[in-house]
Amino acid sequence: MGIQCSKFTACCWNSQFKATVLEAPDVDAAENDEMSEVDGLPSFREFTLEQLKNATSGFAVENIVSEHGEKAPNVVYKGKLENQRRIAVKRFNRMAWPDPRQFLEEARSVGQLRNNRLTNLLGCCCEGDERLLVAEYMPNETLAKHLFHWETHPMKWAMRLRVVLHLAQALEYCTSKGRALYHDLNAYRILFDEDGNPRLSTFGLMKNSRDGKSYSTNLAFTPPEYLRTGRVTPESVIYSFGTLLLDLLSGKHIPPSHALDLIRDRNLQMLTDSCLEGQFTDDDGTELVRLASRCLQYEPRERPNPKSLVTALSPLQKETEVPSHVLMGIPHSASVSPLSPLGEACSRRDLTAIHEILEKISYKDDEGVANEVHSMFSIIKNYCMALKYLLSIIYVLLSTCIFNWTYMQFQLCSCCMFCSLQYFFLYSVQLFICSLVLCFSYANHLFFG
Ligand SMILES: Nc1ncnc2c1ncn2[C@@H]1O[C@H](COP(=O)(O)OP(=O)(O)OP(=O)(O)O)[C@@H](O)[C@H]1O
Repeated sequence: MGIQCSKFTACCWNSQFKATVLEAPDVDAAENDEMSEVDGLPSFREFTLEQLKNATSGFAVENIVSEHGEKAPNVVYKGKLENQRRIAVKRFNRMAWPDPRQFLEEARSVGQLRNNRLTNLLGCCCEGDERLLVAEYMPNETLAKHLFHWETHPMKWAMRLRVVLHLAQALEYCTSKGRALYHDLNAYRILFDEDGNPRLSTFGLMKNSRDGKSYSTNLAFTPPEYLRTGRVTPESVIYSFGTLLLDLLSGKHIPPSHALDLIRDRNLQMLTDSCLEGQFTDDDGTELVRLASRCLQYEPRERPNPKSLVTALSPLQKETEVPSHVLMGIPHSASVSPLSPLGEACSRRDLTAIHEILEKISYKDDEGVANEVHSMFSIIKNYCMALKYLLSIIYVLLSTCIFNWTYMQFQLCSCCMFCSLQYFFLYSVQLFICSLVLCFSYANHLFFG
C-alpha cells in the first residue's frame, strides 16, 4: 500500500547502513552470456568519414542531439546508414584522442560488448584528425530529460526502479567483461530505446587519459577519492550510481552531502520527490535510501559491487508485466506502422533515393507483373495483326470487284466467248497477285517482326 512521504520520514535510519556492505560473489559468466544476446545487431566495424558524412547530412546542425551541445567539446549527431539503420555519431574534439592507435584500440574493445542494457557500439572512424564513434540510436531522450525536465507527467516509481535495475545490470555486464571503469555516470548517460527501456550509453566507456589513470570529469558531484587523487576507480562508478539513486528518489540533482545530512536527520520528506506521493511503501523507500547511502560511502571499499546492487534491486521491482513504454507514456514503435524505405524516401521527397530504391528493388520485385504486362501486349499486338490482314483481304476483294465491274462496263459485250475468257483470266491474275501480296506481307512479319 502506498504511504504519504511524511510517514516515510519515520523510517528507520541508523548506522548499520554505513557499517555493512554485502559483497556479492563474482558475476556468473553463463548468466552474463545470456544477458548479452542482442538479436540482429551487426558486429563492430570501421566506417569511412564519407559514410558518416552521408549518414549525418554532412554533420548538419539540425542533426545534433547532445542536450548540452553548444558547451560540450564533443558533439553527438543522429544519422542514418545506407541500410536505413538509425545511429548516434559522437564526434570528438580534435584534441581528445591525439594517438589514432589508442583510439582504435579502445573503440574496438568497447565494440566487442553486446548487451541489451547498453547503447551498443556499432563502429568507429579514425581518419586524419577525426575521431568518431557510432552507436545504436536511442529515440526516447535521456533520463535527465524525463526526470528533471518532464513536460506531461513525472516518471513513475515503478519506472524509476526499473531504470536503476537496468543500470546496475549494465554495470554488472561491463564489469564481467573487464570494463568496470565507466566515466561520468550521470542522468545524461542513460537513454531510452524505442521500447522505452533504459540503456547505459557506451560513450561513457571511452575516455582518453595520458597516464591511463587520471581522467578529466564533467560530473557535478565527484567521488571523494577523485578530489584527493584525480583518479577514478570502479568504486568511483558506484559512488556516481549512488548520486543517480538520489536523482531518482528526489527528482532533482541534489548534492550527496546534503542528501546524507537529510538522511542522518531523518528528514526524508525533503529528500523524496513530492510527485511520488502514495506510489511507494515504507519498506521500499527505506531500502532505496539504504542502498544510496551504501553507494555514497566515503571509503571506496565500503561501497557495494554491481552484482550486489542487482541482487538488492531485483526484489524491489514493481509492475514488471507492464511494458516500459506504457509506464513512460510514450508512443511505441510497434503501434506506429513503419514506413518502407520507399515510403520514407517519398515522404522526404528524395528523388535520388526513390530512383535508387526503384532500380534496386522494383525491377526484381515487379518482374512477374512486368512479364504479365508484356504477354498482354503481345496478345493485343497479334490481334491487331490479324485484324490488319482481315482488313487487307476485304480491301483487296472489294477493290477487285470494283475493278471488274468497271472493266465489264467498258470492255465486255454480252455474247462474246473471248470476252468471257478474258474476263476470267484477268480475274484469276488479280486474285493470284493479291494472294502473293498477302503471303509476302505475312512472311515479312514472321521473319522481320
Ligand atoms: N545513442 C544515443 N542515441 C541518442 N542520443 C544520444 C546517444 N548517445 C548520446 N546521445 C545524446 O548525446 C548527449 C551527449 O552524450 P555523451 O555521451 O557524449 O555525453 P557528454 O557528457 O557530452 O560526454 P563527454 O563530455 O564525455 O564527451 C546525451 O546526453 C544524449 O542527449
